[in-house]
Amino acid sequence: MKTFAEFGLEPKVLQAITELGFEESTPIQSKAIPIALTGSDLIGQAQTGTGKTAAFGIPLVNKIPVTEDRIVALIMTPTRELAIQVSEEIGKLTRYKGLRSLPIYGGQEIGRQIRALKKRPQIIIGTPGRLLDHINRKTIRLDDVQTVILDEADEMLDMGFMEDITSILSLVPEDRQTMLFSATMPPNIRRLADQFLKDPQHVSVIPTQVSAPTIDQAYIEVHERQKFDALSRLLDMESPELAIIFGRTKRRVDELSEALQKRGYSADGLHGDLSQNQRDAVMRKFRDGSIDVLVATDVAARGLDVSGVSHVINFDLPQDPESYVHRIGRTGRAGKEGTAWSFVTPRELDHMHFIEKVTRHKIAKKPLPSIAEAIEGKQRVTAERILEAMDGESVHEFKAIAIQLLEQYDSVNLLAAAIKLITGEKKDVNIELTPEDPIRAKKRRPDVRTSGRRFSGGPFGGGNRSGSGPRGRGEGGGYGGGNRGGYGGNRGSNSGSGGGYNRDRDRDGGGGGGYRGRGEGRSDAPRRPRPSADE
Ligand SMILES: Nc1ncnc2c1ncn2[C@@H]1O[C@H](COP(=O)(O)OP(=O)(O)OP(=O)(O)O)[C@@H](O)[C@H]1O
Ligand SMILES: [Mg+2]
Repeated sequence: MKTFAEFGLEPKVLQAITELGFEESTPIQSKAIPIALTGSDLIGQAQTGTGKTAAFGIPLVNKIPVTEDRIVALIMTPTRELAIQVSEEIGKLTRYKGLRSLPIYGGQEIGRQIRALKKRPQIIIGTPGRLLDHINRKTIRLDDVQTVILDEADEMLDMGFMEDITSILSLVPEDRQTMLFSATMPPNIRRLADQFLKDPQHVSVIPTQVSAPTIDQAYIEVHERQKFDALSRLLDMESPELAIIFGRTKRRVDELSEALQKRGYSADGLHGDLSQNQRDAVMRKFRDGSIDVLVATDVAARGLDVSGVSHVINFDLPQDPESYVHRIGRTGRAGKEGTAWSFVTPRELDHMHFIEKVTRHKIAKKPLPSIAEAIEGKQRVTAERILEAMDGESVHEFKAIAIQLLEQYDSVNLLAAAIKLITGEKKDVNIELTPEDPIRAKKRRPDVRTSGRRFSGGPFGGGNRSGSGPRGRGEGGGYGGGNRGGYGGNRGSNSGSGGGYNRDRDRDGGGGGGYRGRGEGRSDAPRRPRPSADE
């Protein structure tokens, strides 16, 4: 792999990279950075956690002169948390160079953003809804933008942001550089590319399987009503450093995080119905380790990079294989090991196999952990904690009492009692979760209507679909045939926090609310309701 010095970057940018602890470039970085530096348009695909942010961040930061005092770069992300995170990483990359970057997202007080914009940032990282809001208020002008990056490009499209993106990009000068990045590139990404990119170079470093190889994947077959017990056993058995548990709906996330707290776990929930202050607080607690279980909807599925996440658990299976890849990709990042478990109800087995097929990875079936395994796991953790504490400084303060006790009692009994106390007993509270409907596999149509050039390389990128073809959105005909709505038809019912499948990505509408199409104007296309403004 190339060292960063080989790219001919400015010394100040190199210094920032060194400070981040990056010794050599990752594969996507070594391929994409030289191309991005030439100013060419680019489509970059690489597995989760392999440094795509720096792959676009480094050339971007290198390119902008410090004397610049206009908005010259725009990065769009599908969720607020991701906008914040990307902004922080860009901030680190520009630490010595001293560029100004600003995240712009819904839910945060607009006045504060307007004040921050007066400091003349060169780089804006935003979610589409709030960006449009600023554009309409004329607090953001895009006339001078020279670089546009869509992070999680396929998701932006999938969330129904096409119309917003079109409006935003129509205000950016044509002679700009545009780059799209994601770990998954379904064929319909071509619509975005055709519309907004000029002779893009494709950079794909997806070997055979889409999901990162550092993730150990398994699934457990459970009935809906067994899921919570299975979860607590799994958490006890595995004792994750940090875990993200994905639930299907906001209601599910609320119920689950509450239930985990009642059982004595240090957990909290994240979804789009929380206020932005609540969302920020939960993310802060998770990042600093004051909670170790984050329960979330798909709002946390894309891009989030929290170090220490050792486990991802799909309490409910995701709707799409893409979502599966991104969810489990919250662990096993930057070459670290990670573990992903999925709960699959008997009726969802087909869907699981469908995910295996599309992601080209056989997922091991494992038995439900037994109570004995769960207990053993908890005791092992306590023993590890005791051993760690032995090296601590203040143990000597406890030695006198230890000696005294050992003179009177049997050492094994004493230690056993201590372990019991530290391990704690599981709070015996009755937990009832509202059941969720199973996700059913419905074969998507092969994209027989695809015509012309296809994206090559990526497993989701066309050319790999035979037979019942996993990802058949038929790009030639848009979303025709409703081949996406086949999943139980409850796709659009995401009102409130009740049942129904709810994608719950960013609820970040800037302008009006109500329904918005996917910008295709096809009456038979399943539509996801566009959330109303939540600012
Ligand atoms: N060259 C490098 N050397 C070491 N660590 C790196 C390098 N580049 C990036 N990282 C680290 O790897 C982690 C993952 O990077 P990043 O979030 O950019 O991944 P990603 O490819 O965008 O993943 P996702 O598809 O989930 O968004 C981050 O913590 C980042 O700091
Ligand atoms: Mg990313």
